[in-house]
Amino acid sequence: MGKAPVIAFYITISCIAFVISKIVISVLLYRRWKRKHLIYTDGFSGGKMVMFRSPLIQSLTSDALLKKTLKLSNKDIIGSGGFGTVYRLTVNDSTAFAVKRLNRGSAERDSGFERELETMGDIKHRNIVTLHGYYTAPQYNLLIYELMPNGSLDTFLHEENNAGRSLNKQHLDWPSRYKVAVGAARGIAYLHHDCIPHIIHRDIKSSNILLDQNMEARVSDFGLATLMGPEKTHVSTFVAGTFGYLAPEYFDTGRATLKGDVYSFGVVLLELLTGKKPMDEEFLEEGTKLVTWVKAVVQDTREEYVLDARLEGCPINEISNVFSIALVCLESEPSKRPTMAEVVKMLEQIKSEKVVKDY
Ligand SMILES: Nc1ncnc2c1ncn2[C@@H]1O[C@H](COP(=O)(O)OP(=O)(O)OP(=O)(O)O)[C@@H](O)[C@H]1O
Repeated sequence: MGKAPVIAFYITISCIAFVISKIVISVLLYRRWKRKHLIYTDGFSGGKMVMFRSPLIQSLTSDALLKKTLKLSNKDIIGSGGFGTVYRLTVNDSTAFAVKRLNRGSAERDSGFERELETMGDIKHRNIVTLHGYYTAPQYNLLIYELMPNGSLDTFLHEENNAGRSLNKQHLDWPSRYKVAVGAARGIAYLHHDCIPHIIHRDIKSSNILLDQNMEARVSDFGLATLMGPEKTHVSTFVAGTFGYLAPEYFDTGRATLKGDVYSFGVVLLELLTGKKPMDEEFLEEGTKLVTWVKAVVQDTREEYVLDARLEGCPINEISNVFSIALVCLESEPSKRPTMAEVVKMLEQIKSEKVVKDY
């Protein structure tokens, strides 16, 4: 036999082996993916529900979950935002979820959509709201989250002021506000430093900090700004993010960065300290905003003047340390801002004197 047929034989064998190995790897990956997920298809609407396996999800019957999800109506609404409406999905006496309906369906979305959701589903941290699964249909998508019984920090801090009446919610005292600050900082630091690839939240604000049954902070909506595409949906935002929380450099560059998240977190700290909204009407009337106002007043060393009246009598050294941390997060120059890991450390050391002096 000549050399050419032998070479052709080996090339054919190698190609077949390559194709077979590709198929085997794909089958194994698919089986592994299926082991981690529960998939329910809805023959009627052509939708597909994917739930990430966990003891809680496995204890539910698939049919009931899918049927109840598809039956959500206006009476189940618990809130709404720039991305869509949030519903309460009660499965049984002990299990409920928060379902976010995104007004964008599979017909409109790109191929990275489900991959992004898979990444979001893998993130588990005590200060981050868990994504349990999703439902995709041609006209809309649903994201199925852990339900946070105490709603958002925004509601807790501002609704009483807004409505001029008590909403029958407990007032957030200083220890609770401090706990929320540390918890939220830990959640964001986890996204920034422990996730691979690192995750920039892009929309840190008090309505994206939810409170669990123990009033522990849980960061929500991470990844949504990327998922939805900046220009597509977000009514309250300029590009991605929310006015009043955006770092100044964002208006020039349009680029979301880790240090941009640090700035937005600084604004949340100011909300906790002053009890005021970043774009409060009183600021708009004066052509200013929370950050500018606080910076101006604190420069005159009149911190107590901007402090939320509801915090009167609280340990002033702790409060003044948190003010210092907020102000360093709000530095105009991004490189002068600490990382979120450093913010966590400073907040944890808050009980000691002058935590920002060494920064
Ligand atoms: N997992 C959840 N558990 C309980 N309530 C939630 C949950 N997710 C959202 N909510 C409620 O729904 C409201 C609307 O949330 P959503 O994230 O859609 O909008 P937002 O954060 O207020 O604004 P934006 O869409 O601009 O970020 C929240 O303020 C909160 O009260």
